[in-house]
Amino acid sequence: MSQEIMKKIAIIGASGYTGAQLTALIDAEPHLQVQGLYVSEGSADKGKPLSSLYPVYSHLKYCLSPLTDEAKDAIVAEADAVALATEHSVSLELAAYFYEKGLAVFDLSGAYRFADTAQYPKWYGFEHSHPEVLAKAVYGLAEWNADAVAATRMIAVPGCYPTASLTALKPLKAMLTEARPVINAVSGVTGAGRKAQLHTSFCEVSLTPYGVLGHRHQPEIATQLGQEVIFTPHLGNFKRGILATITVQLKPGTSREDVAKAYSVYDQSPIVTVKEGQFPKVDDVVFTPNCHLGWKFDEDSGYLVVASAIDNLMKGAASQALQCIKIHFGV
Ligand SMILES: NC(=O)C1=CN([C@@H]2O[C@H](COP(=O)(O)OP(=O)(O)OC[C@H]3O[C@@H](n4cnc5c(N)ncnc54)[C@H](OP(=O)(O)O)[C@@H]3O)[C@@H](O)[C@H]2O)C=CC1
Ligand SMILES: CC(=O)N[C@@H](CCC(=O)OP(=O)(O)O)C(=O)O
Repeated sequence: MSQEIMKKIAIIGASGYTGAQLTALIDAEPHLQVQGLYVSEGSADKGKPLSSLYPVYSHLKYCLSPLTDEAKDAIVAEADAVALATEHSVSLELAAYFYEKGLAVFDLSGAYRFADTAQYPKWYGFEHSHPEVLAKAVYGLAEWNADAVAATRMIAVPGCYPTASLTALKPLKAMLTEARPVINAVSGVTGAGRKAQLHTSFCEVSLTPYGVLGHRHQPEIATQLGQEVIFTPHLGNFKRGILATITVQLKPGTSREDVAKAYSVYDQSPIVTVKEGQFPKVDDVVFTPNCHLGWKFDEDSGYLVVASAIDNLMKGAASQALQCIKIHFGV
């Protein structure tokens, strides 16, 4: 690693949960520098110090700038990359704008996760207006797609539930039958973002499934796994973290040793920890970039249960974006 490398990153949507988290991560990196923090032109938070919104980040001295045309020009002139912590339709346009100006783009939204443009009207409610940029996009599941992330300037950082699910399921791919893996996942409320919404207000949050048989992460997981799945997300009454508990049928004749060997793909990973017969808790991973997997296999029935725990704002968003940034720039 060269000591001379210093890459400047502009963070757009920096007042939101993932943007603020990513700001703190980038600020702590010796080879990365925050070019600037941006919110929408009309934002109620423009001009404010980030630390006034998040006192936990009182050591960060950045202010939130409105994303004006002048600000965009400054980003193009000064930054090596933009991180877009913005909603899908906002990222759709900003990603194409900055990509075409020559910057690397790390988009935390879902706007560039499907290669197939036909998926967007159904799952995101818009026609994809930039198919030529989409064609360059790589799905930034860092443990699996590092070479591709290094080779392109357009990185679609995966969704939080897909990260938890795919990290657990991808090693098993060769052993799956046609039976759909069943994924039941619970997310903390930060998964829904910072803006006020009735269903995420304190007195409304309990523990309940939502998006049943219709959540946009179902096709995202299926596309990246190469197999259909049943995915049921739940909103839980905690702030951060995801626990995905997955039941999957493996091919007849699969042994416990086969499963252990498949998961040994993560043996050298500093991020993914795998335990047989010991199941993770969200508290073990919140505020960390880690994914903890725990599994148990019943050889008689051929059913495997694997649980995957991540912090939705970290491995599910900001720290995975940071992994991609570091892979891409070789720092
Ligand atoms: N929360 C999570 O766990 C995860 C979220 N994601 C995805 O990451 C993205 C960000 O999520 P999250 O941080 O939760 O969202 P938040 O709602 O917390 O933050 C959104 C941010 O975008 C800013 N923003 C809104 N409109 C614009 C605009 N036109 N130009 C510039 N900035 C704008 C907002 O500020 P203002 O409105 O004041 O301008 C705010 O800073 C989303 O696409 C989300 O789907 C992905 C994985 C996990
Ligand atoms: C609890 C909660 O509401 N979670 C969000 C998922 C957040 C996420 O991963 O974001 P992407 O939109 O970028 O895919 C949801 O279900 O929509």
